[in-house]
Parts: sequence; structure tokens; C-alpha cells
Amino acid sequence: MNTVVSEFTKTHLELVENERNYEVEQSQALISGLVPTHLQRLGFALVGLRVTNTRTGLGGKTMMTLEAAVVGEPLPPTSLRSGDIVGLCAPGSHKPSKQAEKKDPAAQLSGVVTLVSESKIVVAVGGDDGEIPEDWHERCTVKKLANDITYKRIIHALKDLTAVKERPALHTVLFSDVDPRFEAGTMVDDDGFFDSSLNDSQKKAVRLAVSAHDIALIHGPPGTGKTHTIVEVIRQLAARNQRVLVCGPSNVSVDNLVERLGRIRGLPIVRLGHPARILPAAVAHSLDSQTKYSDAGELVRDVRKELDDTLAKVPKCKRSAERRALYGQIRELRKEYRVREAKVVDHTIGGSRVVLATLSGAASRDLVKNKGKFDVVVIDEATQAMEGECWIAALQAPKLILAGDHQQLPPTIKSMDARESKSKEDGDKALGSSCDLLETTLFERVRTKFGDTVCCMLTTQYRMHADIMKVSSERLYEGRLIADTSVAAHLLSDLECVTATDDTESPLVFIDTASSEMRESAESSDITDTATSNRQVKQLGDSDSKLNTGEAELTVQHVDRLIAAGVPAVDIAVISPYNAQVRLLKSMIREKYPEVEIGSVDGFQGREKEAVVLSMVRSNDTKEIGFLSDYRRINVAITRARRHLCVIGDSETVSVRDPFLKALFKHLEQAADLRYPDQV
Ligand SMILES: Nc1ncnc2c1ncn2[C@@H]1O[C@H](COP(=O)(O)OP(=O)(O)OP(=O)(O)O)[C@@H](O)[C@H]1O
Repeated sequence: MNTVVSEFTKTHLELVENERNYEVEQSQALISGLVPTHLQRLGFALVGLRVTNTRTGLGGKTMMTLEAAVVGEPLPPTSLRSGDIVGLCAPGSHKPSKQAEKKDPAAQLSGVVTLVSESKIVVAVGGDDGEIPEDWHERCTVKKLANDITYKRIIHALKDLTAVKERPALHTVLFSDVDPRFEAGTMVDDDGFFDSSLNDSQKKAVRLAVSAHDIALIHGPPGTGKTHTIVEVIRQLAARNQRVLVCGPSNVSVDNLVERLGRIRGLPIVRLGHPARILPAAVAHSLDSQTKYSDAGELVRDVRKELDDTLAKVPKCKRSAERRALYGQIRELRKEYRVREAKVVDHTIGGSRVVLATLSGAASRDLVKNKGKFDVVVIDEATQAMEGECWIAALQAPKLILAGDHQQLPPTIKSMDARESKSKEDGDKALGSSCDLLETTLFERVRTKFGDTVCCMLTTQYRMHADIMKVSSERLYEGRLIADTSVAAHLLSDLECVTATDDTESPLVFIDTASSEMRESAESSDITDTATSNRQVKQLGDSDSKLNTGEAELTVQHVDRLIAAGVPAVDIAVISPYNAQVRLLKSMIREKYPEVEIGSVDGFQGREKEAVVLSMVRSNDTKEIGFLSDYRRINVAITRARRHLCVIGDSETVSVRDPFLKALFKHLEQAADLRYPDQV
């Protein structure tokens, strides 16, 4: 079996390295090719800042607050967000630090953004690299840097997987012909569920997951209560004295679970991860908060105060010898702080039955020290993570539970377009199939290998009107998805303050633009701000994004009608598979209705709204539909709506080639309120 594992990791390592290089090259080309003022205009840098405050954060990091150099002036608009990795340097400086030089030669320090507000940005700068040059109290620049940490962690995990000496049964099941095992003795009795509202398929999934010896899958189509079910699984495992590591590919997926688990009394949980990336509702359970405010945290509070007091003396100190002495003290205090903090962290993690982190965060030093101390790893949204990413967490326990839906979008492989076109150009089939391999998730691989023996599908959905879910159920979920009675017939007109109109009484509206003149076009330069931002869009692989102005106008009119009928703007989402159309729609809707959410289909996965307007965009003579042909994208698009879905598209272009789209348009023609542009 070791040979199989070695071959597997070798192929994946190569693919992940390629993906990492591609992403780093892309962002470096953008970031290092432009001067900071230009980057600032694009939202990737802030120039003319000054350091106004420093204090100590988790891990002994220096939290630097930066404000506009002109006192009281707001920061310019920026796309820098909490969690971004940034480089800091004096204007025009080219003196590299060891840590930052690989990423940006002009950066002197690098850190993580922890807060961005109208007037300030806070950056956490790592340990001993946190010595702040004197002139930064007057002028300094912050620039976004490429972030390849997750890739490095995947690469590390794959190497660790190769090196495992005593393989648990989980590895045997995943890499050889051994079948998964289930232990009947651990079965949950009918009256043994904590949550009495669970439906039959959810109970079945909980039983499968709890009784699995090595692996189980929970397949959760849209709105079927996958998270609900995972919470019960975790409670059942904790009640059996098992320690559980719970992960997801994104911070949102983890915090969703933190929020729900945090409400359960008597279940000690801790959320690992950079506080800047944790959602406010989950912050109280973060390791940072627990080390700060728990009784055990007393141990570090004194040193933290002394460190902060010493840091505060630095800007006031004019002589460099005195500054050097202060930095010497700071270094010693940091060392002491880290030793004490490590004890508190071990105590907090060790005392928690359930530990939560992103998949990438599962590589945290604090967790790796805990290696082997978990009984089960649970991964939510596992169909949105590359297999290598899952292994960062999966190495930590002998049992793995994966939850997800392989009929929705897989993880984004950024080098995919480049690889696919190169594969076509060179006729290199191997390159093409390597894309597929990287896109194949661990969930999908296990489901294909073992089918229903390891996988339980949740079949009652609590989101969509029955007409909205019909095509997805029939074509992708074997016709087994049923709408719960609480949602099966619900309409916008049932909402308080919404009047009954043709729109609010129809769960499905289809505006067919076929035989109109509403044709797609390529994005022109006047849609984006500057010539450079067009180039940036191209560099980010969005060069041939399409838009359709006619459809955009119909979309705005439909939103106008919904709002006039009393549908709250916050309950409406406008989505499109094409980023260029999203940009156009934002420029037309944002000002009028700031609360209407406008985004790409891919960005809306995992979300829901009462009303969704979907603009399909494609309309051409050759029936080209580009990436609309990925049925998973269309499945995500049409399953976001609870009570009302309005599809705007050209049936003659979109419904011709792809079987899923054909079925969707047939259903729309039969079941939707069908309209034509000149009648709306
Ligand atoms: N057994 C149940 N009885 C009643 N309502 C339920 C039940 N299970 C889930 N729900 C409701 O269904 C909705 C979706 O649940 P949840 O967020 O757990 O689903 P999910 O499958 O994780 O969602 P997504 O489709 O976004 O992945 C929630 O409003 C939840 O309260």
C-alpha cells in the first residue's frame, strides 16, 4: 500500500506545486509591476500612512495601527481586508527583511491585516520581525502580498502522508481494496438523539457517521440541514468521550459550526485561527479570547501589559541607543510571553472536546503538538476542498467524516483555464486529465469507490418551493429530494408587508430573451475604472468575461417590481455566472438599492435569499455557452432561492447543447410564468 500512497502523493504534490506557482506568479505580476500609488488606486495598497499605535496580540505579535499621515483624514477606498497578508515599507525603501524579501523586495516587514476601518488599518506583525523603523511613525506604505501559505501546508501534509509508518485502517480503506467497517455496538437508539427535530434521513446519516470505524460521508443537497446533522454527529461523538477536530475549507464554513456548537451547554469548544479572520459571532470561542479572558489566561496578562507599556515607550524615544535597549527588553519579554502563552494554549486546547479550525488552520503549531489526540476529524463543505487540503486535517485522527455535495461547485483550481488551453493547444491529454485529478475531491473519490455503503444522502430540504427544486432533484439527486411541507408551497406574497402580484405569487418566472436583440458582448474598457484594472482583470483569468446589457436592464426592472410589491431589498439577490455582468449589474443597482446583494454564482454557493434573479448572459448564433455547461454551476444558481426564482436568458442559445440546461428550460417553459422582453 505504501507504493500506492507514494504514487498518489507524488502526483498531487506536482499538481499542487504547479497551482501554487501559478497563483503566486499571477499576483506577483500584478503587485510588483505597479508603483504603490497605482496599486492604491486599484485597492491593493495604502500609501502615506503613519504608525499611530502598537500593542501585543496572540503569539506575541505586534499589532500596528496605521492611519493617514494627515491627522484626521480618512483612508482611501481599499480592497484590503482582514486576513490579507501585506508587506510594509517606508516610501521608496528597498531594504528587504528576511521574511518579506521573497514576496516583495521592497517590503521591510510582513504581517496580517486584522482590521480595516474608514480611518485606520491594523496589521499583526510576526514575533521578532516586529521591530518598527523610526520613520514609520511619519510615513509608511502597506501593500498586499501573494498568499501561498495554504499551498505550503498542503505540500507539507502530503509529505507527512507519505511518511506515515503505522497506517490506521482509514489509510488502508482509502488506498487499497479493504472495505470500510461499521460498528453496530455504537448505534444511536431512537430516543438517543439530542435534537428531536431531526428527520429520518438526518437520523440515518448520524447513525452511519457515529458507527463508522474509519470513514463516512454525509451528502447534503442544498438546504437539507447538513450543518444541523453535523452538529448532532459531533454531540454524539463527544458524548462517547471522543475528541473531535472539526474543519472546513473556509472561515465561514467553520464559524457557521462554531456558532451552532457554541450554543450547546456543557460542550467545551475552541476555535483556532487568526482572530482577524474569525466572524464576530464566533470570536468569543476563539483561542485568542479564551487565552485572554480565561482564568488560565492570568498567566500571560502581566507580561502582555509589560510588553505593551514597553512598546508604547518606543515612539517617544529619540536616541537610537535607548531604542535599541528598549527593543532588547521587548525581545526578552516576547520570549517570556510565548513560553507562558504556550502553556495557556495547551491547557485550552487540551480541555476542549471539540476543536475547530479551517483545513489550512489545522496545520497550526498548537494543533500539530496535539497530533494523535483526536479520535475523529469532521470536514464540512468537503466537496469544496482539494484532497490535499483535506489531508492537513485527516492526518490527525484514525476516523474521518466528510460532509458536502458533489453536485455543487468543486474547489476553484486557478490554473485550470491556463492548463486547459495549453492542453488543447499542445494536444496534451495528460495535462487535461491532471486538471480533473486536482478537481476530484476526497469526498467524490470515496463516494465513487464505495457508493452507498459509506454515504448517506439527506433528502428533505427546508429552503425551496417545490417548483424551484424540481429539476435539480430529478436530474441530480435521483428524484429523492423532497420539499418539507413548511416550504413546499411558500411564496413571496406570504411574507408580511408583501402585496400579491404576478411576481410575488409565482415561485418561478422565466423571461425568455430569444428572438430579441439582447445579445451578449465582451466587457469593454469603460466598465472597469482604468486601463490598468482591465489588465488586472485579464491577469486574474477573467479576460473573456461576458455581459448582456439587455438582460441587465430586464434584471433591474424585475428588482424594481419586487421592491414595489414590498419585498425587502435585503431579501433579494441578483446573481450571474459572469463577473462582467456582475460588475455591470452593480453599476446599475448598487446606488438605488444598496441592500440588494449582487454577486457571481460561484460566490453565492452556500447562501440563500427569499428572491433570486439570475441573468444567464449568453446569447449568440453559435450557441456557445462557455462555463454555463458545468451543470454544478447551474445547480448552485437555481437552488439559492427560497420563494421566488426569476431566470432571464436566451432559450435558443442556452438550452440547446447541455442536457441539464435542456431539462431546466423545459421545466421553465412548463412550470414558470413565461414572459418575453416586450411584455414585461
Ligand atoms: N430536521 C429539521 N427540521 C426543521 N428544520 C430543519 C431541519 N434540519 C434543517 N432544518 C432547517 O433547514 C435550514 C438549512 O439547515 P442547515 O443550515 O443546517 O443546512 P445546510 O445543508 O448546511 O445548508 P446549505 O444548503 O447552505 O449547505 C435551516 O434553516 C435549518 O433550521
